[in-house]
Amino acid sequence: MSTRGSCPAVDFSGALLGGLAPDGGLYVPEEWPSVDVHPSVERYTDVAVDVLSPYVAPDLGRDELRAMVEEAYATFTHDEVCPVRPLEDGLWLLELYWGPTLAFKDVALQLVGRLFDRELARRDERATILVATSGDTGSAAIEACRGRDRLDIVVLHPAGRVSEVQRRQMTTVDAPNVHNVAVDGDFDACQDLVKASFADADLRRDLRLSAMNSINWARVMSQVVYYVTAAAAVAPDGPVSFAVPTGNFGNVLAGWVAAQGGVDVDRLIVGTNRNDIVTRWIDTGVMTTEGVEPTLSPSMDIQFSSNVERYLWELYGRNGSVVAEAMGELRQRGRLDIGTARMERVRRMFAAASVDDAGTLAEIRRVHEETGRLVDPHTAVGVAAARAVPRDASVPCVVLSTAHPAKFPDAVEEATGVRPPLPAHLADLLDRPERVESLPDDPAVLADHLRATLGA
Ligand SMILES: Cc1ncc(COP(=O)(O)O)c(C=O)c1O
Ligand SMILES: N[C@@H](CCOP(=O)(O)O)C(=O)O
Repeated sequence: MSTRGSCPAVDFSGALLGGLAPDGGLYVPEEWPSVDVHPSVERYTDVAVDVLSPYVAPDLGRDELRAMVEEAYATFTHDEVCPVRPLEDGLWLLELYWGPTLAFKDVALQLVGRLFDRELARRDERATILVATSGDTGSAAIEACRGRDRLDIVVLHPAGRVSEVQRRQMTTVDAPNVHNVAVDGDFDACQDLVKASFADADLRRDLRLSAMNSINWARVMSQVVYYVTAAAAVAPDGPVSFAVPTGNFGNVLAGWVAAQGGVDVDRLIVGTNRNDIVTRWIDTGVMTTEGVEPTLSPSMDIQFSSNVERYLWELYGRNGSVVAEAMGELRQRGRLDIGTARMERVRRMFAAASVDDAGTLAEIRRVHEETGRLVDPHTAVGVAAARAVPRDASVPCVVLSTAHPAKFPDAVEEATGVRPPLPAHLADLLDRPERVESLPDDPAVLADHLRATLGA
């Protein structure tokens, strides 16, 4: 069903292919299935099948799901898929960057690409994936779609606001179904262009538009699994907290979904960079949108965190019209006050801290000096947030390490003097030719470009 409640409910495949609900809301499942698994004795892929089966049933049976899950995570270069390692007293790192593009987006998108392929083949249809990226979703989505017969993918990135490695991971992919656009604007402009394209009914129909950002429920769903495996690894009998570097709120929302399913989560700690809308919301109770500034953690340079809407839907008692009104108010007035009682509920689960660039560099340096580990700037924001927020010392805290340090070599080198090398499969990335179009931040120009490029 949609968070805005004014369009018909769909099954899992409908939500997968639809991406964004026709009323502008986000798809959510009717219930949060309980996480009834024994992850401490199971492989990651076994847990994935157990956790995801109730969400995809009856569209997809366990055996078919298992085959896709096994294939998806065979692309990862670590046997444990998402290993969790001790970092320092009470803190653990959940390494989510062993997929093909070195960021946590691969965990969901390697599976989601296969889910699309299977459903499109079953329907004998094609789709166009339209993606907005602040750096990582783009390459992970491209990697999930490249060479697939039934998919075209168009990725919008904010010109000059992603790291060179991130940009090249997208623009050097030479596949006929992959198209990159550098937009003259920030990530929010790209995300708004995606939403405007979905709101254009003719364009949506003609191109059969779909999404691979975390507005697509399948993305969030796939991320629930690693919260389950990490909780089992670190605290099989007791509560655990998670610290999550946050932009679009999709990753931390998956942690909240895991908690709804019965994972014993004490706190979800949100880490933001200088673009700290979510942290200010949790601290003050009022969400106010402002401009976005470029930072050393560019993937989190986001103003409007789309997935907050899924959480507000539950907070507002699943009342779609109230959610629609609240989102309208936030859009039009740039301000949303959810009231004291609801804010108390938010704070029972969520805490937050924000870290500026100097703090991010200091944290990368400190972690390296004290543990010998290199962490990327996004992970550093997560570690810093975990250390800044008052926590129960008896509860372990897992920090989600969302990107490989080699994706952000300049920041890591500035902080530590060590330049992390790219893995072998990307070693010649900086020498490969790039293919990218530049466009203004204008939905009409984008619509013409999409029609011309895709022949629709
Ligand atoms: C490396 C990295 N860390 C953190 C985030 C923020 O995650 P989310 O947008 O799900 O909050 C992103 C982008 O989404 C990212 O690419
Ligand atoms: N941070 C993302 C952009 C938006 O997030 P998503 O989770 O909705 O795809 C990126 O790096 O591209």
